[in-house]
Amino acid sequence: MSTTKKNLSQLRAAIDEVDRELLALLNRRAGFANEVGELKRAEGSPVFRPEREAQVINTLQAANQGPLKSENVATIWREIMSACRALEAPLRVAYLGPAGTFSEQAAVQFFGSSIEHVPCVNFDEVFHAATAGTADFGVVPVENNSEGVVTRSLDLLLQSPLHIVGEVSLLVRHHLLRLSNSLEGIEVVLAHPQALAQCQGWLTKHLPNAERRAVSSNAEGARLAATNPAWAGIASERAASEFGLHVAVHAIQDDAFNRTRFAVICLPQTLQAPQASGRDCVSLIVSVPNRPGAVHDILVPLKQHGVSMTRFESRPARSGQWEYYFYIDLQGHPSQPHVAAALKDLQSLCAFYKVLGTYPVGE
Ligand SMILES: C=C(O[C@@H]1C=C(C(=O)O)C=C[C@H]1O)C(=O)O
Repeated sequence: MSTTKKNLSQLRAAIDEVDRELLALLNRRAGFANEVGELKRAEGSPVFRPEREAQVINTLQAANQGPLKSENVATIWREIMSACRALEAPLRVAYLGPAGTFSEQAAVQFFGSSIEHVPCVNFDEVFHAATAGTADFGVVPVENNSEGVVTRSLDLLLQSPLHIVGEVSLLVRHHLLRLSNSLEGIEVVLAHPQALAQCQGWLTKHLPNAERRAVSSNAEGARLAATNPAWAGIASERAASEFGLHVAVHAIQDDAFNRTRFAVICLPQTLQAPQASGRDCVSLIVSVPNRPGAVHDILVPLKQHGVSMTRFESRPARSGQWEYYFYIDLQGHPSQPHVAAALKDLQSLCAFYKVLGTYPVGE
């Protein structure tokens, strides 16, 4: 008994010693990051370098001999780099608020938690904040694997001077939240239209008589559910604790692997297109002349140059005609000759051509 106790205390002493060393090393690292910050300020270059951060993580994961798992290494260093970056200059990140939204979770997953939060009331406001300079970056959902595209985000990307510099994919679990712990007496379910749509099968089966009320965000639905015992929200566990609600039912989304993809956006002067990371993507919006075979024609250069298309969406051009904008994602980076050649040929066939961004593919 006493040996176990001794061993335990010895082990704890060893951990304390390692922690002291780690702390000293982390502060040494932070000191270097501070110096990098001074150099960047002197030359006016951006603080955030996503391709460098991706490189740091890739190198450490390759060198990792365990027992820490590769994904732990990524999570830990994302936070370390977030804290180091914040010493250079805190990044202000706009997203659909209030606190507790999946957009906030996506922002923290991408930038780490050492950021200045700029919660916004809707997607338009996120774009506005990043354009006007009240935020350095915005994070907006663009696509859900069960509900399809987030149309407002796509339409805003078309008109905006912001470009995409990164993406995050988040496993989205929706919970039914309310003041009590049961399904009895729920009259209204409040959530963002996307969440209501992602849970429609469950709602029809289990709460067929409840009114579904669309609100500006899931966290806003949760906030309102905390004001009325006959109301329920659909939101994250984080929102439940934020507003003092019970999780009445866990994971009510119709698709168990419900994922949402978020785009990280900023002005080109805040951060230029990240350099090639080895796993990159180019996002474009194009339109083609209204003639037979025009859509087919734009696919030809991709095939000719061996470039894979990972996404093809259309949105009405709102011209009063049956015209469309096509949102296309291609695999690769324009610094690769075959990608540059495909883009050049593609552009020559388009009536409208806009590169939304080039960025490392998200996890
Ligand atoms: C330290 C730097 O600045 C930031 C912080 C990084 C880090 O902590 O490793 C890496 C890239 C930048 O986002 C750098 O550019 O090297």
